[in-house]
Amino acid sequence: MPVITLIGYRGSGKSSVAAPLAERLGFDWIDADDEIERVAGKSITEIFAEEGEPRFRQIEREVMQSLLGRDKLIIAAGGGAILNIETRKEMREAGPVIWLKASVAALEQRITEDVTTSSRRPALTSSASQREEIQNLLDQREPLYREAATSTVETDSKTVSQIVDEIMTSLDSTD
Ligand SMILES: Nc1ncnc2c1ncn2[C@@H]1O[C@H](COP(=O)(O)OP(=O)(O)O)[C@@H](O)[C@H]1O
Ligand SMILES: O=C(O)C1=C[C@@H](OP(=O)(O)O)[C@@H](O)[C@H](O)C1
Ligand SMILES: [Mg+2]
Repeated sequence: MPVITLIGYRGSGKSSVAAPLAERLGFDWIDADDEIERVAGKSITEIFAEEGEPRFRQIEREVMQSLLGRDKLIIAAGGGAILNIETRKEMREAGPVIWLKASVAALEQRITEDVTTSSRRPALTSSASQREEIQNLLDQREPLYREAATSTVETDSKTVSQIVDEIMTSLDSTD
């Protein structure tokens, strides 16, 4: 049985979509960021501050490798999980990979308003603003999301429940 991986930029809705999608499919679900924090024994912001981003990426890689070896699981990946070439390959071997897309404006609003941002989403660049960071990183990452994805869902102006419905339809059509 497959593992379904949700990918996309910070704020695209991966963590929000994972649980209701898992319920519809009768799968388990896991947020890779929760698993990283459990393994490290500290928050993501603390990992970045105390050990640096390269160490965070190493833990993220190990967590993704382990989760992608499981069965009947929905993974809400972190936005940067696709930076690792082995992870991109293993996601596709494990099952459907759904790219949740959103505009820069929607991502900025969701990230700014989300209470988990301070513990979970440290700055990734020295950009002057959140909007500039999103734009710069999306320019770099979009080709990787595109390469990894087996299907894409636009999320602007859609509720989580509408997004789950759309993913269910895309899974039916690829089965
Ligand atoms: N489709 C949506 N429409 C509006 N807000 C959303 C949507 N999906 C997620 N959000 C909100 O955006 C924030 C980030 O969502 P989250 O699921 O944590 O994203 P990710 O895991 O991709 O970073 C949360 O506050 C969440 O409630
Ligand atoms: O895009 C990224 O590099 C990151 C995204 C975050 O996860 P979300 O995409 O769930 O916010 C978290 O893994 C960490 O802050 C790094
Ligand atoms: Mg998340």
